Amino acid sequence: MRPENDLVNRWTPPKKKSQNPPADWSRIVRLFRPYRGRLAVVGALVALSSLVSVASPFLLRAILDTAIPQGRTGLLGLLVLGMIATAVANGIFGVLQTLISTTVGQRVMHDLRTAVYERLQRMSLAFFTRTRTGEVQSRIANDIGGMQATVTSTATSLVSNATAVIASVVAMVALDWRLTVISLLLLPVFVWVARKVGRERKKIATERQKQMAAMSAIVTESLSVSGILLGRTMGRGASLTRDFSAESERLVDLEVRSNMQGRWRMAVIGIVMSAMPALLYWAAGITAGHGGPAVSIGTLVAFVSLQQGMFRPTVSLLATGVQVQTSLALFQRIFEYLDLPVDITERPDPVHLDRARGDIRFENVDFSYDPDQARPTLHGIDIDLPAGSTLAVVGATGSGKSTLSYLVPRLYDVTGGRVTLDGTDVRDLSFDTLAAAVGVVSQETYLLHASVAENLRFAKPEATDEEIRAAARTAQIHDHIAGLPDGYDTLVGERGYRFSGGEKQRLAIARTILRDPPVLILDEATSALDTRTEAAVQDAIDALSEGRTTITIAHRLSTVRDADQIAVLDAGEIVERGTHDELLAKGGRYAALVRRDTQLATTPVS
Ligand SMILES: Nc1ncnc2c1ncn2[C@@H]1O[C@H](COP(=O)(O)OP(=O)(O)OP(=O)(O)O)[C@@H](O)[C@H]1O
Repeated sequence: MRPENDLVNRWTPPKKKSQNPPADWSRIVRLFRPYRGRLAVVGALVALSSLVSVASPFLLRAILDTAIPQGRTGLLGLLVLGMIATAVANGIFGVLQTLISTTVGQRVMHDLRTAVYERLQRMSLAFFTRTRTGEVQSRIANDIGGMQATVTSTATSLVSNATAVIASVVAMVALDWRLTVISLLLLPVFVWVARKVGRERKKIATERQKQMAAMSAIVTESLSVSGILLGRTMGRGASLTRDFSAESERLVDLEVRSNMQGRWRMAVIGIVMSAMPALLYWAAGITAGHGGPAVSIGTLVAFVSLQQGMFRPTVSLLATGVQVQTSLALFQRIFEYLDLPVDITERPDPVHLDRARGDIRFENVDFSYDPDQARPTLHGIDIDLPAGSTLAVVGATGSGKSTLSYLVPRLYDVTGGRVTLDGTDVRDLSFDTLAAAVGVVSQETYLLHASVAENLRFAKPEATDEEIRAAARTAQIHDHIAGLPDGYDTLVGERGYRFSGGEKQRLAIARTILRDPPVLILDEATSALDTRTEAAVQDAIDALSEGRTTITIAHRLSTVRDADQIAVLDAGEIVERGTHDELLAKGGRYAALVRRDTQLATTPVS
């Protein structure tokens, strides 16, 4: 496998692959079940229009064999009117049928999109850290989008073409069974060829969708603010374009192969079917020539018109079969996402707390990101954090500080021991309780492409303008926002106003103030802020932590002095704990860290 595909497939879904088509079929059929009423109407319309179309050749035979030869103009007029009426009726039925079936198809796609989005919303952070950016978008956009033709038109086209073929065959037998046998002789061969072509195209379609996901991933990864920054500063712009072009080239090849796969075989089928009338004239002539039963001109013309009328639905039926097989590949990719196991779930009867006090305890907690990990990321963690008290976690980089903080809001679940909030295991709490109880201000503040006010209101949709302003004031960012050209209506994000690191952090703090959680997790930004900004951010943090249980992941020691407890982590274990003064007096690991920090701070910049 090529390395790119390795990347795309880095996240491999559980091996409960739906290999057996019958299961997939019933699943696809189930998607349409809520719309069976409307589909029944489509079926009825289709049956009606097929019956009406089949009536036409009989009218034609009557015109040719009776009305014209016998000069019955009254009958002729009626028959002609009948033919016109069938055309009008068919037109109307067609429009109604398209309307209903397109609506049903679009509804099914909407259901699938929403189901996939909902499932992904429930996935844990672990899934997103393992999945390549762009892959998810591609499944939603390209795979579900690719099904459009199948779900909107396939069901109707299957029913309408099948009914048309069956009705035509019945009518053909009624006209002349011998000519019918000649016409249908090759049909099984055609069906067999179409199925084979379908299977081949399905294989290519799977590859094509993977390729599209790979391209999507390149676009999302490299054409984002961070991606452009990386590409520019590393001088890789031209080479990224070359990579993209190579991937796109592969797609060209796959698309051409997908469309051309079996194209010749299908063309031969088409040629044989269109040459069929000639064969019928020949057969009728030969039979009559050899003294066999004569076929009337009216019957022959009506038969050929039926046979010709059957030609289009048969070819479409075969093509639809091919298309359905191709889209089975897309359905499979979507079902894979819908079958993703959700690893962090809410208990069936979770505990609700109206307002948590904020007592946090870690009891003999173990955690590993990967079950096969040689040594756990966190081991034997015991922390008792009474409501309203503060804990600072310090330690070397990679010692597990951030990981520890993920376990309280259940971004990951412990692999041993338990974390409790007010004495209840966080895994037993309802998601709403946990979200209301724990606020997180992380290192990277993510701002939505929306106005400042909307970004703040994301934390509390019902917040009044006054509440928003008050939160921004407490977070020391109000004056800055007020000074922007559009104030709180200023657009934030990639094409809007860019906030600096310190400003973004204060916006994140304002958001958390609006949520007003009793427990706070502060993952300090690692990037150094200038002294004035740092003071402003620190003031905002102090205002935010007032009266809340606070866990600070401290990357700089200057901010931890006042914590009620300091825990020193080393390779996932707490090696020291106490207050700043106690730990300094102890002269151990913490004291060494402080000494190093002070030395760094006092070393003159040359
Ligand atoms: N999603 C992940 N999958 C696997 N391992 C991970 C994941 N996230 C972090 N780790 C590993 O877990 C260990 C602890 O990481 P963590 O981010 O908790 O450290 P930290 O103490 O917060 O570091 P820093 O101070 O540099 O932010 C590291 O060895 C890291 O490589």
